[in-house]
Amino acid sequence: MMSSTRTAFTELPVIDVSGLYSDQSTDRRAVAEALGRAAREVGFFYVTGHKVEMDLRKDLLEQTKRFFEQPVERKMDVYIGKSINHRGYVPEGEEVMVGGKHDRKEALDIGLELASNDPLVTAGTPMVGPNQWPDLPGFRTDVTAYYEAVFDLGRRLLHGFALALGKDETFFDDFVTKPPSQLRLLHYPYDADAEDAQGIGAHTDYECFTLLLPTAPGLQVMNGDGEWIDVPLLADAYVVNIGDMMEIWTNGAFIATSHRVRKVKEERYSFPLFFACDYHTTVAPIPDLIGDGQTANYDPVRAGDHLFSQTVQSFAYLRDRLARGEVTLPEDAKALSSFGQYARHLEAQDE
Ligand SMILES: O=C(O)CCC(=O)C(=O)O
Ligand SMILES: [Fe+2]
Repeated sequence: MMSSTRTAFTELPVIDVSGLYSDQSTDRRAVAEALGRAAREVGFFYVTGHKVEMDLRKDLLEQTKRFFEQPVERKMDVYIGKSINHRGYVPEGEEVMVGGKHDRKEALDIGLELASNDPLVTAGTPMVGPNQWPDLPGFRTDVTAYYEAVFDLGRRLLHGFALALGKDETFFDDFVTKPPSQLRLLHYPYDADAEDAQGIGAHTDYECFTLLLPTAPGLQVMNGDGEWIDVPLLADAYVVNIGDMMEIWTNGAFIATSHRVRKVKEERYSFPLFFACDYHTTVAPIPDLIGDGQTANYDPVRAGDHLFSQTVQSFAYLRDRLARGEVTLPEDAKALSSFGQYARHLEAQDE
């Protein structure tokens, strides 16, 4: 039987994934087993032994600093509210998580670059299409190179998760061809006067899983007892967490863990790559992952609808478009924060 054990973990597992790059299937299986255990017991873990080169990560950070150092008027040249596919600059206060508290963060949202004449784009699919690139030398090249490298790591993890679920490595591949996978460049400014400001409010991620590269501590994840656990910085490691889609596919065996960034003690940058499946993928518990005598714990959702509806409900410019009738919420849109321990431990809110 597949079941998750929502443990009262106090630290995150560390998984060396170098075996995923091996051409020996026993090496890949050994990593997959560790991935499966961490995904079931914690839903959050460090990944070491990856092959995303240091130079790519360094260039990404440098370009990001250059972007955010610009005056706000320059950054607003690529304001996300100018985009029809949710790409661009997210100023402070634009994205509001459940609870409505103001986040001290700004972001630049980048995604898989699809041309405006791509059939998926001409069909009016939300969240896909071209990026709004800032006019900074080398920015697009460096960020694209990083995107491709971290996406390759994501693809290997996807294969590992498939193995961990007793499937062929390529089981999920048909669902990941032109995914609305966002790379966020996040900046949390340090402000000594902002007493109880939060970095980012509690949430789960809406996609399959996330590969996060942080530059400073500040991230916290909620354990099975509803306690916030610090995620210290581990040099060169990624922090990977399960998102809502993997939780549904596994009928809750893999856990989409709630997390947040509290008030930061230093200037902080972080880079989540949200590894999504294609917009039109219907995600439902995989029949043979539903244990004997158990039923499906989740209704089917269209992956893109879930991502889009959560995004519409949390971004000010999209809520305005909704109010003006320019966008509509998918029919079975879930409220914000429907997944994760946070929803199950609401009493721990704002402690
Ligand atoms: O900055 C971080 O460490 C986490 C960011 C995050 O959770 C998100 O953007 O979904
Ligand atoms: Fe997140």
